[in-house]
Amino acid sequence: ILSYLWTVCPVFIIHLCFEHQLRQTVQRFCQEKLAPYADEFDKKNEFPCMREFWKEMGELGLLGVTAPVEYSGTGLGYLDHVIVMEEISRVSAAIALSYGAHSNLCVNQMVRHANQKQKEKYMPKHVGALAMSEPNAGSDVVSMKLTAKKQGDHYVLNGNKFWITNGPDADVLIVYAKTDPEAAARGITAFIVEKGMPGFSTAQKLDKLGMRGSNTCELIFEDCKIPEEKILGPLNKGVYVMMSGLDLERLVLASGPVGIMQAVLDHAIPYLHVREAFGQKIGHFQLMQGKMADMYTRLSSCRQYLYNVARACDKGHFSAKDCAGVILYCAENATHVALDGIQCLGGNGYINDYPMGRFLRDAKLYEIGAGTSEVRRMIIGRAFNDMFK
Ligand SMILES: Cc1cc2nc3c(=O)[nH]c(=O)nc-3n(C[C@H](O)[C@H](O)[C@H](O)COP(=O)(O)OP(=O)(O)OC[C@H]3O[C@@H](n4cnc5c(N)ncnc54)[C@H](O)[C@@H]3O)c2cc1C
Repeated sequence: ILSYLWTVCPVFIIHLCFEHQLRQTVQRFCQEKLAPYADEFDKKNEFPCMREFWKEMGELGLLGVTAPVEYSGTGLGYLDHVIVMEEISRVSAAIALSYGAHSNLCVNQMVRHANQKQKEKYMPKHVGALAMSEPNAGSDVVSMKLTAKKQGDHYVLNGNKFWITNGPDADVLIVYAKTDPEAAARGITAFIVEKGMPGFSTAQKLDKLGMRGSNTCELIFEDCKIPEEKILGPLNKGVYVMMSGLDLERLVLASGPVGIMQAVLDHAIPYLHVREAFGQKIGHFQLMQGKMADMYTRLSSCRQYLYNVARACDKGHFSAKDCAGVILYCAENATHVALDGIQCLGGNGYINDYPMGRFLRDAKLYEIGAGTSEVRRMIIGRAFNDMFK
């Protein structure tokens, strides 16, 4: 088959081999550097060797997968990014979330909107974050209250951001603020904020249900002076920067739940073939075979949807409807598969000596972060309604 495909479509074969190699490289790296510690990160809600891990990921070219080579990126596509994110999530969904917040939310937004000088300065070596949500503005993010008032050649930021992934660690943050509060959505601007800027501080790390080890916190701005040249994209057009970035954020983050589903299968399927009850392996009971079939088909359909949307984006076909659709579908299936995984392990699925509880707690985040399931359904519904306007 391969030799036939080589004659009709060699580019396809080259891609296939490359993707396989990329996946294997990330798998080996994560098995060595993350797998032994993933449970400890979760228990302690700490990732003590983050800087070291980031440096090693940088050496492998993983920090800026979609960033151009001339800006120290790897110059690859969204499908490649999705594969990297999926394999990290398979070992530690929390560390993968931090990775996604850096490599997609921050770096990819810089790729798309930063000017030459900003790209040269910030990409992609620093730990990055993106801050749009506030204590009272999550789904309704456009109602944000953080203000940025112009004073000479500076903007002065006052207000807060909440639930910011990598907030405690980030060197560089993309922060959305209201430069014209009267203009609602048309008065938002994106800024590049650096750690240590006077007036910018972070509050205590949040104690989360899952994704523990991926540090999340509140950001505080008290008369924080940001030079004008730190504006990312056009003034008062931050909502476009934000919304177009959100589609790609949803695509890349959808590989998190796919990785988690694979992790559930990695643990549950062997268990079903070791554990015995009533004189036989529990995997031979038809009800357990049904669980295996359901978990496998949920994972496979999610993965194919994800790869198809990623391939379309690589060809320049961006669809808000499908970026929302793929994360909606992957996230809800991951929670379902994690629950099935717990059921397969019986009592062992319910104790923290096994990782099934971690998979469930981590999976649930993807129904909330990057827009909730309800908001994703709204986006898809509206896209259909728009066709009939
Ligand atoms: C671990 C974690 C990491 C995060 N990382 C980041 C980050 O890095 N950067 C960042 O900016 N934000 C981040 N967030 C914030 C996240 O994007 C928001 O929590 C999310 O958008 C939901 O907003 P909310 O929490 O304010 O919920 P709310 O908006 O208060 O929603 C509460 C409930 O009401 C429902 N709801 C709201 N509006 C509607 C509607 N119109 N129709 C139907 N139902 C509706 C929601 O779906 C939800 O079920 C993170 C959150 C978490 C938990």
